[in-house]
Amino acid sequence: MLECDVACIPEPKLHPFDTGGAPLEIDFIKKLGEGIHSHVWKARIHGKIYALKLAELAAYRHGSWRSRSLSFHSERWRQSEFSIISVLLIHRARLLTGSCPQFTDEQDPGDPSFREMFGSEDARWPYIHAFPNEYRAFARLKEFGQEHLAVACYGWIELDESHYDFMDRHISKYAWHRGRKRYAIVKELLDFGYTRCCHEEIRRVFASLKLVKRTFQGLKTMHNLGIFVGDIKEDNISEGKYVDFSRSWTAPHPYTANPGKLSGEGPPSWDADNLEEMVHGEDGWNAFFPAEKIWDRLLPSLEYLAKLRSSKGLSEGQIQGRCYNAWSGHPEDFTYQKARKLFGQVTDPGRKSEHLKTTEYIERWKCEACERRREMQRAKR
Ligand SMILES: Nc1ncnc2c1ncn2[C@@H]1O[C@H](COP(=O)(O)OP(=O)(O)OP(=O)(O)O)[C@@H](O)[C@H]1O
Repeated sequence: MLECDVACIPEPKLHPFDTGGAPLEIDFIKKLGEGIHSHVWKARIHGKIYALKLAELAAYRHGSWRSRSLSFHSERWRQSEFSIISVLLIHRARLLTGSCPQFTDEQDPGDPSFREMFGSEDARWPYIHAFPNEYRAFARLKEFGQEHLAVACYGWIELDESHYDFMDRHISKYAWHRGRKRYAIVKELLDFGYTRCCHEEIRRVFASLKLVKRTFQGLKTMHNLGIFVGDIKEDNISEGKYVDFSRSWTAPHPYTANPGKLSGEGPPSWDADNLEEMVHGEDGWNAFFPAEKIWDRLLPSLEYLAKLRSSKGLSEGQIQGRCYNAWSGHPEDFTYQKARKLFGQVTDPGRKSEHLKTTEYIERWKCEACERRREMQRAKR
C-alpha cells in the first residue's frame, strides 16, 4: 500500500497546525468548493474559522490535465510537456479502474531518468500529490518570509478516524481509503465570494495596476524561490495573492532539477505562458477590456515584444527566448545561497543545507522514515 506520510515529504518543511497541545477538533461547516485535486471546506478548528483543503490521494484525477499549459506556443515546450502527460495518463488509467494510483517500473513512462530518480512508489508521492505540493510551496514561502505572496496558510493537520466518517459520507467519490494517513492544509478563508472563472472577478482582481504588479512580481519572486506554480489562472489568484499550489513543484524537485525532458525552458515558461494567457487569451483581460491593455507593459508578451523596434525581424524562436529571459527567476536554478542573497536570512536559523542535487536529496530522505515504518510493519506481521 502506498505510504503517504508527512514525514516522507522532503524539505522545506511546513509546520503542523498549532492546536496548543489539545486534541484536534474540527467542525465542518460547509463545502466551499472543489477542484481536481481536492475538496475545500469551511471549518471551525478550535473556535476559529478556516478554509480546510482536503486533498485526495490521487496525484491527478481523470480528465484533470486540461490546463492552459496545453496551449504552449512553441514546439519545444510542447514536447517537454508530453512526458508529464504520459505520467498523468497512467494515473488516469489507474483511477478509472478504481485503484489508488501507483507506479510500477513497467508502467512508468519511457523515461529512464524518472525510474532512476525514484526507486519506489513511496518516493514519488511527495512530488506528485496535491498535499505535498502545497505543503512544500507554503513552507518555502515561509522559509524566506514571503508568505504575503499567497493566501495565509496555518499549517497542516492529520485527520483521524472521526473525520474519516464525515469524509466517507460527504466526499464519497474520493479515494478516502481507510488505513492510509490523510492530511489537510489549513488556509485563510477567503470570504468575499471567491468564484471560479468569473469575468467580474477578473475585473475586480485586476482592476488596479498595483494588483497586476503584485501578481506579476509575486510570480517572479516564487520562481526565484524555486517554486513553479503550475496552475496559474484567474480563479487561483485572489487580490494578487496565489491561492492554489496543488500542481506546484518546489525545488529541489525531480521535474525541475532533472536535466532531462522537463528541464531548460520548461516549467517557468509555462507559468509565464499561463499568466500571459490570462491577459491575452480569448477570455483574458485584454479581450474584455481592450482599452486598458495595462498588462502589455508588464508581461513579456510575444505580441508586445514583436511590436518593439528591437524585436523586428526576429524569428518566433528568438522572441520566445527573449520572452523567457524576461523571467529572472527559474525554479530549477534555486539554491539557498542565491535565495538568501535575494530575500535575506532563512527563517530557520538552524538551516545549513545548501543546494542539493535532487538525487542526493531523494537518497537522503526516502530511506529513513519510510524504511523504519516498513520495518515496523514487517515486524508486526
Ligand atoms: N481559501 C479559500 N477560501 C474560500 N474558498 C476557497 C479557498 N480555497 C479554495 N476555495 C474554493 O475551493 C475550490 C477548490 O480549491 P482549489 O482550487 O484550491 O482546489 P484544487 O483541487 O487544487 O483545484 P484545481 O482544480 O484548480 O487544481 C476553489 O475553486 C474555491 O471555490
